Amino acid sequence: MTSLIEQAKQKAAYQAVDEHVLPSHRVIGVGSGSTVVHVVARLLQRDPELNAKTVFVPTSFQSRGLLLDGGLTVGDVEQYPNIDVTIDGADEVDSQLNAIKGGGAAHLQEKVVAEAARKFVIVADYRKDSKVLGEQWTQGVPVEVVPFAWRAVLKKLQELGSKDANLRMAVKKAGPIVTDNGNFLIDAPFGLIHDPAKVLKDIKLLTGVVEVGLFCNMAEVAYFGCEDGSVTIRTK
Ligand SMILES: O=C[C@H](O)[C@H](O)[C@H](O)COP(=O)(O)O
Repeated sequence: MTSLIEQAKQKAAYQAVDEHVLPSHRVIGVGSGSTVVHVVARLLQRDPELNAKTVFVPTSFQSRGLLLDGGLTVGDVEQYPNIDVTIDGADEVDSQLNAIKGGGAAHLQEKVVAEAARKFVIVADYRKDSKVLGEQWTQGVPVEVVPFAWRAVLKKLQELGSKDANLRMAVKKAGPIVTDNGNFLIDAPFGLIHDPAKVLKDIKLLTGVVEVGLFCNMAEVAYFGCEDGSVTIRTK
């Protein structure tokens, strides 16, 4: 029995792929996380001849594996700097389509691939649909940092107001998680974030920060799978 949440993810992902991945598209950016699993499943239901003419750009070891396991052609943003559309999940989305991403520690490559796309589409379940960032996602803003600077950045984040900022520790490994890019990750709660662009700028300027899991003014549209099986589509 698929859970309501998984059904919601699938509904959002399928509709977004159907409406935004066009037959004329040749380079598709693919995000990371559990909702993207349904994005790739829907892509695999397309005409194989169409997929054979298409390159898919992953954003993590996980999404690369999904694409390779599906037999799809994988490329990187170095070879394909102009992407037709990127579809990705989110940890939370506000009323202006600003998003918190990085719950799976993949936001650096995700942001590069999202920015390289002509269109960036978010897919998520109903738990991610908020008015203000921080309402439902209370784990904090994910901040990728170079390992040797983590304690210095943590201190600066606390001075910025994130008193509970913390180094994200691994579960099945002693010590902190290490991102696909070889860096550490700090989760920095700021409560309700009414001005995500300012918080993004303040954090990004801290020496030692690689990338911040705030995607501001990037998404053109967001698809939210609802508990009743419907899909809510939000644009700015
Ligand atoms: O780092 C991970 C990515 O930003 C994901 O897209 C985000 O965490 C949402 O993941 P999920 O679709 O599993 O909720």
